Amino acid sequence: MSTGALPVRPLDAASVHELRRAAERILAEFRTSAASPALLERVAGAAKALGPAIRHQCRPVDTDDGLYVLRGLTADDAEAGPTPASWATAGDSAAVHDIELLLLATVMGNPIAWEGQQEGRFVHNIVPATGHEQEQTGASSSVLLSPHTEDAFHPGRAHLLMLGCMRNRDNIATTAASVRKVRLGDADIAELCRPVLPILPDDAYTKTQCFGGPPPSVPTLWQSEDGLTLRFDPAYTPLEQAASAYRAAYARLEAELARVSVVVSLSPGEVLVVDNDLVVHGRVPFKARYDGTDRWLKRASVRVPGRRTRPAAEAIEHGYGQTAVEAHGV
Ligand SMILES: O=C(O)CCC(=O)C(=O)O
Ligand SMILES: [Fe+2]
Repeated sequence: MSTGALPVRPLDAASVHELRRAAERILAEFRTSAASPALLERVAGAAKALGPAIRHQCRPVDTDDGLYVLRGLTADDAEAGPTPASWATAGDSAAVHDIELLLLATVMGNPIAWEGQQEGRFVHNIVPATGHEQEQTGASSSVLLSPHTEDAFHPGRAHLLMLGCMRNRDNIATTAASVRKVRLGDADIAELCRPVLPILPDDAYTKTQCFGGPPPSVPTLWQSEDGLTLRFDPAYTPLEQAASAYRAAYARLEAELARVSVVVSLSPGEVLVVDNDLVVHGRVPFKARYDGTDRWLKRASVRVPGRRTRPAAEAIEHGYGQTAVEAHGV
């Protein structure tokens, strides 16, 4: 990992072993990581039984970096098998790591899945796929994946995003920029706190056309009780519809996010945890190999019950007909 001075949280060998054993037991019972009510119940029980060391390292993000890297887990290259050619063919590839990630996500909060994305799985496979090189989705490669809030279009979006590395032979970096590090004038902040533009669903979603109602306008920045938060996805924001003052403030925010952006090149086993209210993430362009040795991440999204980082007005958004399914009852 090349992170400069970013927060790293080490997991000790006993915790790594404990997590692995818990995941193996669940996989031995269900033979798949695909979610079922019974599997999720077992995950909830096993997560509760995990020890204080894991719990401590999974505590909330506690610096203005808005992220941390969990280090210590392993992802054995031979055991993982070849990188799947696309998420659609990944199935149960390296399923024990799906369950490990789901257990950690459950320690942090409540994992979510989307009916319209990666067949409703709670852990997604992020791999480059032929024909998708230029998209603004996890499956792309040859283009810069521009900095974004994960699932910015939706009020049920994650509070935390987890990216677990299976393979990254070319050291391809994820980028991350925290709103708590940007310098913006009060007038720009006030402008960007106004709900002016919608954020439309991204291309990773199928069937988002059938929603009831016009796209809601949402604020880009918001002063929460804990400080400034953001909801930002320029690739899916119709900026041309805004007045020039708003566009100028938005451009200054974008430039500041670029200025404070850091690169995180994950090594196998490392898990990047990003606070989705503070940090926008993206990825540098790369050349896909398409030979079974490509970069391969596992992704989980987490809601944190009781967190008050979102404007009240989000509660009435339609979410474009998409539903975030929570793993565990609340
Ligand atoms: O590939 C990456 O590093 C990040 C991709 C991404 O934006 C995501 O998985 O949400
Ligand atoms: Fe993303």
